[in-house]
Amino acid sequence: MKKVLTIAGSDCSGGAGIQADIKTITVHKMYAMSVITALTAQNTTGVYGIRETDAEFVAKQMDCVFTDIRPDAVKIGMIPNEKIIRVIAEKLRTYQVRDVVLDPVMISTSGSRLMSKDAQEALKEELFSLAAVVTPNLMEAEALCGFSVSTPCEMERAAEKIACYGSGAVLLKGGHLADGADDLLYEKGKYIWFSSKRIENPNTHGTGCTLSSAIACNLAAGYALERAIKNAKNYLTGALQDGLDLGAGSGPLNHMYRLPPFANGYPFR
Ligand SMILES: Nc1ncnc2c1ncn2[C@@H]1O[C@H](COP(=O)(O)OP(=O)(O)O)[C@@H](O)[C@H]1O
Ligand SMILES: Cc1ncc(COP(=O)(O)OP(=O)(O)O)c(N)n1
Repeated sequence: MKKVLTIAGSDCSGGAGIQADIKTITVHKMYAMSVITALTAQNTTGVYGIRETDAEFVAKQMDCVFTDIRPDAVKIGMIPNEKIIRVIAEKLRTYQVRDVVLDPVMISTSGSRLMSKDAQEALKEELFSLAAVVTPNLMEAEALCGFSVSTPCEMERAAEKIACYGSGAVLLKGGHLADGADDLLYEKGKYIWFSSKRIENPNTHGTGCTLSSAIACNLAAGYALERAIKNAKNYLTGALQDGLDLGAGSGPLNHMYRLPPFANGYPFR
């Protein structure tokens, strides 16, 4: 069985973060492991509190995972501060980890800061060069390259600039575009667009987390990056299209949309 590790924050409401990642990995029929960088108190209406994990304890979790059940791919999401960024980078180097998908989570769509502002530089310096691909959304791309990113042309310019920070590739996500939901991959000097129709569903909590962990699963399965992203985007689109509607705000996706419904009660006998 393939094994995938998520290094991220916990979302108690189950829509984003560690919980979205574990659901995604499990539905891909892979073994999920987690290193928790922070606890968040959040739901579909917003983020109401954050407790950061001690950096030493993040290190301990990573040692436990890598010295025993070594993952085939790693997804990194919310990292709240610089100290934890440095610890994660050191451990990734020590254990010579490849196939890292880095989602540079900075601010939730509901507007809460999930990473301290001064940690952004450390993220670029320490982690980008260890990632096979980084997956910023439009706002994260703006923070990383310092200019406005809201059109396909600006997306191409931004992806190329972000690639200079040393990651293998950049997937710039277009979920917040005014029109459509086209994502752009910049890899080895080439632009590859992944086009998709915009789904009119306000329940998009955890789309970025789900996409990045699905890419990690596809890399673990041995797919090359372009194919891994195509498969992951198809998975994400299905989970969004399913139209689950939970909570009073922007609700979560349905990760189980591909699973057959249980007939006659309890499914495992
Ligand atoms: N309304 C939508 N319709 C179709 N795809 C979407 C929609 N919103 C987001 N996506 C897709 O979800 C993925 C995550 O993108 P995005 O929402 O931009 O990231 P984040 O959750 O980090 O803000 C991307 O593949 C994006 O194209
Ligand atoms: C714990 C935690 N991690 C990440 C996010 C952000 O999730 P993401 O899928 O990038 O986007 P939104 O859900 O904010 O649209 C989060 N909220 N919590």
